[in-house]
Amino acid sequence: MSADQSVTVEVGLGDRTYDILIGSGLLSRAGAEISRRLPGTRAAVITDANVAAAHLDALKAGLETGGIQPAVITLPPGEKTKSFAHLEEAVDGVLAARLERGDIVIAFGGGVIGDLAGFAAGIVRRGMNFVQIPTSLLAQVDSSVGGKTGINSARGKNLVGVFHQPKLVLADTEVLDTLPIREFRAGYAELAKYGLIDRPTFFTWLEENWVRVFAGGPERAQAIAEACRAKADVVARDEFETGDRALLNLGHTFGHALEAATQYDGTRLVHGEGVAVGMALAHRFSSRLNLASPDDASRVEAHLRAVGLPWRMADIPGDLPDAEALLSFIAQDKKVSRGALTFILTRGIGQAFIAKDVPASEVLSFLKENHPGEQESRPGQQKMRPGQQKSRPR
Ligand SMILES: NC(=O)c1ccc[n+]([C@@H]2O[C@H](COP(=O)([O-])OP(=O)(O)OC[C@H]3O[C@@H](n4cnc5c(N)ncnc54)[C@H](O)[C@@H]3O)[C@@H](O)[C@H]2O)c1
Ligand SMILES: O=C(O)C(=O)C[C@@H](O)[C@H](O)[C@H](O)COP(=O)(O)O
Ligand SMILES: [Zn+2]
Repeated sequence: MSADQSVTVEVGLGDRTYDILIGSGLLSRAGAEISRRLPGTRAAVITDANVAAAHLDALKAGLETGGIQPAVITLPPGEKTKSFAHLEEAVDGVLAARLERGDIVIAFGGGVIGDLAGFAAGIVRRGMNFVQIPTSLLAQVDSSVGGKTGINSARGKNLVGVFHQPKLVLADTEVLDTLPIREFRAGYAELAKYGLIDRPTFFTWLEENWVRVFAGGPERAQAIAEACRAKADVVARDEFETGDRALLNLGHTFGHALEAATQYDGTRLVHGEGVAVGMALAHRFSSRLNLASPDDASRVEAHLRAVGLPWRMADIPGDLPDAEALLSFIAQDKKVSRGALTFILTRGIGQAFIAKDVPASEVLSFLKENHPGEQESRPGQQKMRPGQQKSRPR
């Protein structure tokens, strides 16, 4: 931490390289930080009603330090806002403010606002400047970094969008003090994901320090910075997900299907919770395929359970569509190539890898074994034991 209590992580993308600033008090100097990098620009802030109620006045005061008086577009909170209707509202608001291509769209909110506002910035006037001011833990550790933007379709998550990198990310850790605990936990799932992908010592550190991360001590900013460094590394080497970047999808193939299957109803399941269940399933599936020890799957499940996250399909309230329906959402995943399923599987904690050509029949049997409704409807059915040999995807 420097004297102004922030750390900087760089996302190295040549002439599109940008900084992620992480620390307390960043809202109060947002205008100065932005105008130093994008002098003389006007701006529109896109936010949601919860974030606006808690922090919009503070942001406006902070933007004044750079002489920025933004237009403000306030949308309803929640995953359903990632829709064509609200995209249109955001686009219209930016155009109504008569902003030019060189002006700035500021996403001020969680990942929903970041994804939607980033998409609007990517398509209005064929690409405007974009700044992320993430206010949820999930957005600070993941969604504000890397330039994936978009909206959902009833047919699947994030199916419509563009890659559009921000010019700057300002992650003010103080704003997390007003974040509901359920949302903090959901963001924690994406934080733990970085340990599970390829940083086993970070996962162990989280097992030992998660209480302090939740309590808001220096460990919180330390963990956010570690996740941002991990994500920045991957994005810098594979911006458009032609290879390694797919690792960031650990837990998402199952998780996205569960989000779509629950109609993006945030009362039942929010994205980070879907990722938590998805990561537990990805580890259990890996052990079922004899790729990883069942002890690793149990360790992941135990940690998710300890922090209060859902970790199995049975933890999702209400009925789920059957295993075939879940598989048909998985078949819409953007990692599908020539009809073949791709999953992020693992050889152990911190040893995730990209598995192509995963047989749909294996996925279907696994879903059936883990589906609460199907288990009830098929009493006495022989279950695959952990470690039982199955064919291995490459
Ligand atoms: N683009 C990416 O790389 C990427 C990465 C991860 C997730 N995502 C997307 O992010 C979305 C999930 O983001 P999220 O978990 O931030 O959800 P979210 O944006 O819905 O925010 C969660 C809730 O917290 C509220 N909130 C946010 N900040 C607050 C604050 N400081 N104080 C009080 N309330 C606050 C919001 O109003 C909302 O009700 C999903 O759509 C997911 O697909 C994108
Ligand atoms: O940045 C990425 O790449 C990720 O995969 C991060 C994920 O946490 C995030 O949920 C992302 O939006 C998923 O991307 P998608 O391409 O599977 O929709
Ligand atoms: Zn995610």
